[in-house]
Amino acid sequence: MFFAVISILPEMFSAIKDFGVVGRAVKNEQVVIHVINPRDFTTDNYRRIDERPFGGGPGMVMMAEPLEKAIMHAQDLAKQAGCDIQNGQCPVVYLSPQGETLSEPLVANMPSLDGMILLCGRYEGIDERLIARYVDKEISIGDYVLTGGELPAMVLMDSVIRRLPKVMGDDLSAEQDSFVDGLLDCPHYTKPLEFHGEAVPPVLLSGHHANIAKWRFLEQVKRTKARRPELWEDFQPSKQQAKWLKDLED
Ligand SMILES: NC(=O)c1ccc(NC2CCCC2)nc1
Repeated sequence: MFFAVISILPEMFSAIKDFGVVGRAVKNEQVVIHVINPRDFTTDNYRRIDERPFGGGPGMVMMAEPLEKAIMHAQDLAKQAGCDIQNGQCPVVYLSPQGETLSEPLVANMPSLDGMILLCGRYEGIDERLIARYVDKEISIGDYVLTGGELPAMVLMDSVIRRLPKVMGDDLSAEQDSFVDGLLDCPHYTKPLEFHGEAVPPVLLSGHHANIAKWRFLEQVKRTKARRPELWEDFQPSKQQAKWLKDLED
């Protein structure tokens, strides 16, 4: 999968490119992450990418032209990477508090894309005319304001890349994640058998896989009911899960 991120702080992306599961996916060329600095597309001696806002007010606004050139360069890279692009363009996503909130359903169908271009703002934001002309989708990682779109871009990339086939050590773990089945995750345990006198739930040591699967599901239900009742409201149990729930009521 192809990613191009546009940011005036390109070094930040080593945090995702050089470490962990995503770093390994990059090394294995399962995913490509290009980082493009709009400053490289400026024409003045000061490499200006921001200016005072029209209408006054605090701070600076990112100018449209360097970003436009950076996006066009990213589209070229996407084409060279063989992105099978609908209507000739790789989707451009702008990370901002004004966007649609990132959620598992929104992430779920992103891995099917060939690529994405992520636009990271700084200062007070980006000239609206650039957004109107080039941004296909605004996405927010939550209702809070950050100093830049870089961390949200890394959150988005991580959530998508971990779902690519063969990226997670055991694909099943991606399926069993919280939210994938609409519930919060169950508790997890590992060695040592005792921790400050706290033992491990015996069923997990039983080797009885059906009982273990049932226990884990019922723990997900308990936790979701307690912490996220609104998720529980929308939960649609599978046939097997409905049977386990019935046992719970009996
Ligand atoms: N909740 C978010 O996903 C989010 C994204 C970007 C941002 N700040 C950026 C947006 C334009 C200038 C700084 N803050 C918050």
